[in-house]
Amino acid sequence: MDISASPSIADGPVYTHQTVRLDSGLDLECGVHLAPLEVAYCTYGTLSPARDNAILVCHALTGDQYLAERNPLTGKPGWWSRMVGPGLPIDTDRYFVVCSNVLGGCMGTTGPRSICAETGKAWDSEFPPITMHDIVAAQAKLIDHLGIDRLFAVIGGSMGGMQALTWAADFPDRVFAAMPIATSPFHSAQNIAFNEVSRQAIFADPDWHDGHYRDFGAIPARGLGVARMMAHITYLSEEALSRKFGRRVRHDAATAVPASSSPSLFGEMFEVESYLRHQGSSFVRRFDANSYLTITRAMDYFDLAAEHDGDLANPFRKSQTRFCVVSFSSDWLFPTSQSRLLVRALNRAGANVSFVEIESDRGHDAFLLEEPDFDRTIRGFITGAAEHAALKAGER
Ligand SMILES: CC(=O)SCCNC(=O)CCNC(=O)[C@H](O)C(C)(C)COP(=O)(O)OP(=O)(O)OC[C@H]1O[C@@H](n2cnc3c(N)ncnc32)[C@H](O)[C@@H]1OP(=O)(O)O
Ligand SMILES: N[C@@H](CCO)C(=O)O
Repeated sequence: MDISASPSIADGPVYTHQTVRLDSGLDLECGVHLAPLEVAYCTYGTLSPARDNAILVCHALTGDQYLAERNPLTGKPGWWSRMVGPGLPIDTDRYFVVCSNVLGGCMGTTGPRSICAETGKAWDSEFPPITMHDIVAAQAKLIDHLGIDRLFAVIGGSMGGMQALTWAADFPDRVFAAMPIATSPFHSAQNIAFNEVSRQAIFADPDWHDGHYRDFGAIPARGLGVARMMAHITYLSEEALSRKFGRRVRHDAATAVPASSSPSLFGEMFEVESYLRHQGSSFVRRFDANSYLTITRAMDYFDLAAEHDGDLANPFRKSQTRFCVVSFSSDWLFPTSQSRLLVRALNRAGANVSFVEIESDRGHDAFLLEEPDFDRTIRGFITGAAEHAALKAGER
């Protein structure tokens, strides 16, 4: 095992970001043995002597390990800087917080850009198919490496919530509390459909080159950008888009389509079009197309009930984990109805579960934004779980 630690360029709370290399690798569900396995991660706070205060935060589809400090690639604050830190709802004065880049990602954990040991070349589009279980198994190797037997909590939004559920299902004795947020126990037909449109946009790009674009010194920027533009709409809501942009038109020639002396169908650009183009182009600068394909497919495969004889209660029947399921009222990508379905299954399984629907008109990505009720929900759940843990420890 080799660990490379790098100093951070961040200006946030005390933290480390590192990559652990596990030469023993990982057996994937598809049958491939992936070795070595590298997991890039950040930590915040201090692990208690009893090693019982660790919170694993799982990121969403295009997130990364830079949870609460400046992202060195984009220069932007960590994606949950407002949630994780001293005195914040996930309080790094009390908890040791871990966030790792997912398997298949492009921020340092083994993924399509990694070198395949057999060929000596980057995997690119030959990277094996992975599942949510593989993603969680890779995280479990990191948690083992950190010497943590049992996580105090696993928390995640969107695909991060799928990981929180998978942790509770696959490692019931290792998760004291779980908070799946804006998520679902299965990827719906509508969501698979959206992912498929994104993928086809990438495949249609002349720079795609069957996924070996890097051999050609190219990236399928147009396809990946369109994929993100389309997906980004699904992360918002009609209300949010109307409030931000309405039907306003941008009178900025530099950003409009090429000028022409004759009347043009596209002579003016709506602000919302400009916004989506910005979201598409900034995404292309930070994300890899093969990672996007790999991870979206892992989401599509996710269906906990189907893997357990069609009954979503089955994976949680012996669970001692305390769950808090959170949804957002305007999330049409992972609607509240899917969270309710999960809560009913957890109840059928006899699990300890609470459920909160946060009133918000900002759509799916509300979990990334300032939502005071959401912050209170996270803080309350963690505080209650800690009190329960202390009571249980006192009983022993
Ligand atoms: C859970 C995880 O793991 S994190 C996941 C990975 N990260 C993400 O998905 C973040 C990307 N998502 C977003 O940015 C989402 O829009 C949100 C909802 C989270 C952010 O919402 P807000 O803070 O309200 O930002 P908003 O949606 O207005 O976007 C701001 C950006 O759009 C740009 N913008 C705004 N209006 C326009 C316009 N008319 N034309 C062009 N650009 C525009 C801003 O300049 C800003 O750009 P920057 O991000 O490069 O600084
Ligand atoms: N916008 C977030 C959530 C998507 O589910 C992301 O890109 O990861």
